[in-house]
Amino acid sequence: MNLRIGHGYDIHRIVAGRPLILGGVRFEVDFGLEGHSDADCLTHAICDALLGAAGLPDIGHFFPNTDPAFKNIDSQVLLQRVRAEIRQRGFEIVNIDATVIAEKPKLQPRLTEMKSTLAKSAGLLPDEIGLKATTNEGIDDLGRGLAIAAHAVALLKRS
Ligand SMILES: Nc1ccn([C@@H]2O[C@H](COP(=O)(O)O)[C@@H](O)[C@H]2O)c(=O)n1
Ligand SMILES: C[C@@]1(CO)OP(=O)(O)OP(=O)(O)OC[C@H]1O
Repeated sequence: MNLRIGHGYDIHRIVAGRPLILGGVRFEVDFGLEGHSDADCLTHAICDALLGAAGLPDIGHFFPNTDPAFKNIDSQVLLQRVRAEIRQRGFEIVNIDATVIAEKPKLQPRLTEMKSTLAKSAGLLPDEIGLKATTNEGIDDLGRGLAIAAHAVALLKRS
C-alpha cells in the first residue's frame, strides 16, 4: 500500500467580538479567533496535514486570505474542498490525529461533537479521527491565553 503522511500547524490570535469555532463547533464564550475565515485553527491544521501528505501547497494557496470569497467562510467547507482536491489526485484519507493547545475554554466535553463534525467533512468515521486538547501550562503567549493553536497529522493511501 502506498501511504503518505502529512503534518499541519496553525495558530490564531484571540480577539473579542468574534465567535469561537474549533473543529466546526461553536463555543459560547466571550471571545473568538482573528482571521479572514471563521479562523478555525484546528480545521486549518487538518487541511494543511492533508494537503502536505498529498504533496500539495498549503491552505493559503487554495483559499487566499486576500480573496473576499473566503471572508468568514465556514472552515468545514474548506475541509470538504481539500478532501475533493486530494481525491482528484487519487488519494484516500486513512486517519487524522490532532491536538488543540488552548488555555480556555475546556474542550474535553465537546471533543466527541468536534470529531463527528470533522469526520463528516473529511468523509471519515469518527473513530478515524483522534482529537486531544492541552493547555500550554501558562507558558508564553499561548499560555497567557492570547491565542489558540493546533497541530495535526494525516495519513493518506492511494485509492
Ligand atoms: N483547552 C483544554 C485544555 C485541556 N483540556 C483537558 O485537560 C487535560 C489536562 O490539560 P493539561 O494542559 O494539563 O495537559 C487534558 O488532557 C484535556 O483532557 C481540555 O479539555 N481543554
Ligand atoms: C483560511 C484562510 C482563508 O482565506 O484564512 P484565515 O482564516 O486567515 O486562516 P489562516 O490559517 O491564517 O490562512 C489560511 C487562509 O486560507
